[in-house]
Amino acid sequence: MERIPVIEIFGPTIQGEGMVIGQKTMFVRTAGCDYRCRWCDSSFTWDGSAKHEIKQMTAEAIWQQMKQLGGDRFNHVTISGGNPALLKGLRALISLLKEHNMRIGLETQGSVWQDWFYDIDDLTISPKPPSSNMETNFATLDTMMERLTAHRGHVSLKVVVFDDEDFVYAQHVHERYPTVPFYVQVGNDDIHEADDVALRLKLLQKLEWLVDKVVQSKEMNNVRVLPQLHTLLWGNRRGV
Ligand SMILES: C[S@@+](CC[C@H](N)C(=O)[O-])C[C@H]1O[C@@H](n2cnc3c(N)ncnc32)[C@H](O)[C@@H]1O
Ligand SMILES: Nc1nc2[nH]cc(C(=O)O)c2c(=O)[nH]1
Ligand code: SF4
Ligand SMILES: [Mg+2]
Repeated sequence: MERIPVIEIFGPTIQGEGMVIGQKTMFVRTAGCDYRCRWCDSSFTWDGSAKHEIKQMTAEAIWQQMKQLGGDRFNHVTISGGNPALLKGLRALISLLKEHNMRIGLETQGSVWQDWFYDIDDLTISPKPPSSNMETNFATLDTMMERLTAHRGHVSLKVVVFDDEDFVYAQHVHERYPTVPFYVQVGNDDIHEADDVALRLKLLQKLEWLVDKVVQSKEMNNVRVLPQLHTLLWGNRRGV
């Protein structure tokens, strides 16, 4: 059976971001990313710092670990990374989770397509704004969004915003795919801050700034503004 590189499995917790924010869920985080975002809050998945934590796991072993952690206290699983879309072999896990009547969410940046995207219930595509130092390939993204919107699945776009330039980028993405539910998310500039109270205050100020930007923009009448709820609650800790 094909193995999946897993760096952490945690939960049950709540989905802290995007289209199903608040949903109780288990998380599976895969290792490896084709991007290197300047502000990545999960850089341990790709920078080698947690290399020793990567386990090559079968779908069944992943499921067993989730059951061990969560028992019967979950029916939703979120797959994140790194970029889980690099892994063709995730199909086996997705099939197994379906057999167990799990609802499945997945987080990816929209750089790589997989046919198993069609089987994800809550799919978040999160293209990266200029502050990340990454370049969006809009030809790839156009094809992806065309396929996904022709299909009945539950898909959304989520752009993290750190500054005015990112906001312009977010507007552009929303205008390009106007029928896709669109979320802007507060960027966390202080991913190494250990003082939760100070972090919360800063993030709430940034949320207020972002809400104001949306309120002032006639291009952003149909978007939703969200914080990272898990960061407000638990700071920069891993595994929550
Ligand atoms: C860690 S990524 C993993 C999945 C995939 N690579 C992606 O970027 O969509 C999950 C989500 O966290 C967001 N994210 C990463 N670092 C962040 C930060 N410092 N502040 C706010 N959101 C962040 C990403 O934009 C993405 O939407
Ligand atoms: N609670 C919680 N919600 C999340 N939503 C997206 C996350 C991610 O890192 O992909 C994440 C995470 O790490 N924790
Ligand atoms: S695409 Fe996602 S995991 Fe990869 S570097 Fe960017 S935020 Fe991090
Ligand atoms: Mg995260």
